[in-house]
Amino acid sequence: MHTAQIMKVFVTRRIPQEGMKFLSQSGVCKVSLWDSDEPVPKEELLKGVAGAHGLLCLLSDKIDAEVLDAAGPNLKVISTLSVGFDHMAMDEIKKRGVRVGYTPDVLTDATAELTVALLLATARRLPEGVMEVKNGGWSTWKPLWLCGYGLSGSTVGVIGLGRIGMAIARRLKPFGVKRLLYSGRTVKSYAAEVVGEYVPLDTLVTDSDFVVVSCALTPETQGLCDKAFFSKMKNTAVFINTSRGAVVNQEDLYWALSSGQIASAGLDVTSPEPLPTDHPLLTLKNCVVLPHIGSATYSTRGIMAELAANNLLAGLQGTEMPSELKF
Ligand SMILES: O=C(O)[C@H](O)CO
Repeated sequence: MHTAQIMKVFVTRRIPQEGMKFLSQSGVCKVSLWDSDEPVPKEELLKGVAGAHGLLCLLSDKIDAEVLDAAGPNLKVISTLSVGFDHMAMDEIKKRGVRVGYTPDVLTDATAELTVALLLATARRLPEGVMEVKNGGWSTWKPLWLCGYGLSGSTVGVIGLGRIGMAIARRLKPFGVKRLLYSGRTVKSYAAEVVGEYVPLDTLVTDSDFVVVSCALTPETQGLCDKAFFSKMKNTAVFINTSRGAVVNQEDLYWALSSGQIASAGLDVTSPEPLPTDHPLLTLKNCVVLPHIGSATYSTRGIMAELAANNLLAGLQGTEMPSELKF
């Protein structure tokens, strides 16, 4: 009688139970887990992945040729617990014929919500206000104290009107946004829902009161927001990035914020992550930095884990994945 081969899977971090449950009950794989909330060290990753048929990884794991070579020819599938895939060497993966699963859609709402929260917190200076209450800086109600910028009547520019960009635009419109500009590779027919105007990037940067970065990190977008970019923004404009830190030249952002070239910035992503605690951006009152928590709701992370597990299992069994990355 033919007995099905139990395949080997390496999971690079503790993930929500919703995902682990699917893997352990599947009967198709034996899971070895880096049982920690901290990233797996490179040498442990190389050991863990050796001979594996499947790899479930996170956006903080760099999946390069060395890791793929360590895995060897058994490797059928990589499933990442993220919508972003800039941490993986896609050309090397393609060469080896390995399938890739990812987690789009399920984190769109959570990430859009966080982006709106960060935008409002930055524009209305909420962290500064909280700090002043705690440190005794709140002496009385003052007409000119802690004033910021509102969305009503404003122009918002979204760089990258994809799934998340559109969800952000949909949420911002009801705040009374007057013009919604977007830029990217192509015109999006669905932008009509938010009366989105497709404009060249330069126009978006020059005309917007709020510039929101929501594009993928690619060779074209790496370092896109640099000195020339910030120099075109209004002095009263607010800059928000919830995509990937490397889209921004952080030295140039520091210059823009500290010189008054732009009003403020809210970042949920930085380069590197974590941002060192002595980083110059963290000395600025007009820069709000969050620790990459766009998708961090309990339910979203649970659903992401479930989807990542099911992508992995489908890849192991050679069946259709719920969310396969086509590249
Ligand atoms: O790529 C992703 O999935 C986000 O950055 C985190 O959820």
